[in-house]
Amino acid sequence: MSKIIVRGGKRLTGTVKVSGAKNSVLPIIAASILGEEGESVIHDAPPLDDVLTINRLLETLGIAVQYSNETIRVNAEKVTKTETPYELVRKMRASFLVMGPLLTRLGHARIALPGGCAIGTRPIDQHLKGFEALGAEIGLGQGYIEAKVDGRLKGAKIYLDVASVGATQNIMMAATLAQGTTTIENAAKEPEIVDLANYLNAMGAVVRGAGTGVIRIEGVEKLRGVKHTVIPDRIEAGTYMIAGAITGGDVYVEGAIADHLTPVISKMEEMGVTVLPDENGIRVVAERPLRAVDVKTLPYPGFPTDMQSQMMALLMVSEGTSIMTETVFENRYMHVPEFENMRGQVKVDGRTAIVSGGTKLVGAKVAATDLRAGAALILAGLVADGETEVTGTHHIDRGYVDIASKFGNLGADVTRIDPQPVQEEIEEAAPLFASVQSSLA
Ligand SMILES: CC(=O)N[C@H]1[C@@H](OP(=O)(O)OP(=O)(O)OC[C@H]2O[C@@H](n3ccc(=O)[nH]c3=O)[C@H](O)[C@@H]2O)O[C@H](CO)[C@@H](O)[C@@H]1O
Ligand SMILES: C=C(OP(=O)(O)O)C(=O)O
Repeated sequence: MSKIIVRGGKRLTGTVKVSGAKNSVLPIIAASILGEEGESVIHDAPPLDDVLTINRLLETLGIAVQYSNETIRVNAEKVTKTETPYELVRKMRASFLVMGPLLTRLGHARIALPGGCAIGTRPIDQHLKGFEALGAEIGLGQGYIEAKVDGRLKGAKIYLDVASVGATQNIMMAATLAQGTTTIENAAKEPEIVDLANYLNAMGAVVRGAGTGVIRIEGVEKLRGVKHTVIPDRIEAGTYMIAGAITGGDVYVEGAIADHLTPVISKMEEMGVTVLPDENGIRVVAERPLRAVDVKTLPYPGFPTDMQSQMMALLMVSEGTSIMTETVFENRYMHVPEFENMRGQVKVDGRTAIVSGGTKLVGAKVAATDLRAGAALILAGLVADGETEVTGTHHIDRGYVDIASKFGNLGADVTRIDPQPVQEEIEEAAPLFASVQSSLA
């Protein structure tokens, strides 16, 4: 079993470079399905398990995908299948984002149901409501959702009941090749929506208003492959900013865009952290103890739910009592029992968590229950007495590039231990077997 070992007590200093955003690159790769002519070249595509999963998914559709040196080349001139296997959709919910592009370009998509996950039930009703409004017929059966349309989708006005990131992206992609105008109201406003809209527009789409609550898409006949560079990962950036703060350190997060991190910066400043953004990144300087603050997660531009567990790690070691409210996902406090194993003091009541600060954390064996929970446990380990062993690293690998070495370069004592592949173990043991055999002969 892979694990990450953290020995606490080091003050982090230096520079860490942010990778491309996981939550941008995934919809952008899905959108590449729309490119009927030429190749799409996507730069700053982070080498993450989720990226490998969506690449694999495109390949199962008959699309040519090449990935090296953080650049992905997608040639979707030919798409031979419109059905995706359960094994890939199960690994990653973002797989469902191929439905919009397949449906609008090929008139059909059959995708395995993504199901719930550790952080909540995560329904897809808003995606389906959007597709139906665009004229698709939706069928459900045997764990799959099938969407089809005779001819082209037709532009429509769609009001989202929740400002869902995935539904906004899926509907936006579907609308690019629909006949006429589509309006998405109560659209999500995340920077990753804007990045996707920029990509689609470069491909020849007409998408206006991305980043606001109302997005208008004029359907076009055809889209083509283009070159695009993915925006930096604001959640990865925020995680390293917290690492600087929690260790009373001085960390420069290169590539971080302050505009994408306003709520995180604002809360850290309220706590007493000095945050110094410039045009190339954000410097974080902290002297402990920091002050308690209340935090409520909200859709962008509110405080991101994907930073909730990391922020909680910081609050546990700050002075005073903080109240955390998670409004986006109904079950995103799975890290709390793990924090308690480290002597963190957090009481959860429904969507609210009361965090008693000023705790001296103690290293323990803990398990990452989801991607951000894993990062938060490493952050807690950085200031805990002794050794923290984090398992469940496959969650962390979904969203953090080289996390152990990035922390190591900042002076943290973080080591990753991967079990030896079976083949290597057999090869290593071969001389021993040979000598035992010859001694028996
Ligand atoms: C790959 C990716 O970009 N993932 C991000 C994306 O996930 P994702 O796109 O899945 O998140 P959504 O914005 O869709 O979900 C927000 C809320 O809306 C609900 N909902 C969503 C869709 C729907 O059809 N019906 C419905 O009720 C969800 O259950 C959740 O409570 O945004 C989340 C919220 O910022 C982030 O935590 C994820 O990291
Ligand atoms: C919840 C997350 O991702 P996903 O939507 O891919 O599960 C995340 O990035 O924290």
